[in-house]
Amino acid sequence: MKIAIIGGGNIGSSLALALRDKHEVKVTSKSEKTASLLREKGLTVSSNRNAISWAEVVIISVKPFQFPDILRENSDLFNDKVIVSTMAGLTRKFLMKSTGGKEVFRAMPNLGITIRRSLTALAGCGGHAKSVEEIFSAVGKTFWIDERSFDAWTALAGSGPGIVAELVDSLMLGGVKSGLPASLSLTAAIEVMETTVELLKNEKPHTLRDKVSTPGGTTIQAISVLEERGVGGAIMRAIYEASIRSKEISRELECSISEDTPRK
Ligand SMILES: NC(=O)C1=CN([C@@H]2O[C@H](COP(=O)(O)OP(=O)(O)OC[C@H]3O[C@@H](n4cnc5c(N)ncnc54)[C@H](O)[C@@H]3O)[C@@H](O)[C@H]2O)C=CC1
Ligand SMILES: O=C(O)[C@@H]1CCC=N1
Repeated sequence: MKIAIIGGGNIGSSLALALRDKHEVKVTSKSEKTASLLREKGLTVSSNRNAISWAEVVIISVKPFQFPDILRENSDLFNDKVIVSTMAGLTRKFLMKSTGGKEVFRAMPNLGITIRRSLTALAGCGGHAKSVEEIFSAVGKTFWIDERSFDAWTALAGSGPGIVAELVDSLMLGGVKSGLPASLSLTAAIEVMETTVELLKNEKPHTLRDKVSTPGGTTIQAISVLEERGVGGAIMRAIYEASIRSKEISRELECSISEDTPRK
């Protein structure tokens, strides 16, 4: 397949590197510095117009607020293309209306894509669904989900690595506060995370927690503080608020794309 990747950042460059052996790939970038880094990795970098007009499949991987520029400058080129968006929030309905693409899919990967361990939700339909699945299977696991679940998926699986990194940082600081040197504390926090993940493949979180918690011991002391401070509720709320933010992004962009944006 001829694949154009618009925006060679974290997501776009990882896709380009994973796909280039089996497909023809052109990647684009706004920044010259990023463009030369992409070239150094052996990728073919071109202009947006060149890449879009050449490709069968156009993967749009810029930040949502950068999308209006892409539309303004290229809206005449999308009508015979299969469009795949990795952008948070933007709905298929909005993408279909704004690009006029032949087939429109959404994909929501996560940062695991940089080590080919993404969890990618896919939504959309059409003759190219298998090709879209093949593209994202090259960078990890794929799940076709109802588009109505995309905001929740974006919050949990998409933002998840950032949220878990924040938790690991807090664990590390807790170790330091209790007297561990910072580097040892960070190593312990990461290892604990890894071990726990392995254990959770075979048992439910509450079963694991109950096994660790000796009556009157240290673990229940820690857990009682988390309960008192509402940490579980705060994390649930954080995911929920992220999903609400995902819904807002599309509404904001629909408003910001002015009436005079050229359409095909
Ligand atoms: N970073 C993450 O963990 C995830 C990001 N996403 C979504 O994927 C999209 C990309 O995210 P990242 O790769 O992290 O962003 P990024 O900022 O690393 O990459 C965006 C790239 O687009 C380029 N760009 C901006 N305007 C352009 C234009 N007019 N023409 C050509 N290139 C242009 C920038 O130079 C940059 O290299 C976002 O919409 C985000 O919502 C989805 C899942 C996870
Ligand atoms: O923070 C964001 O908006 C994007 C979507 C999921 C991960 N990063």
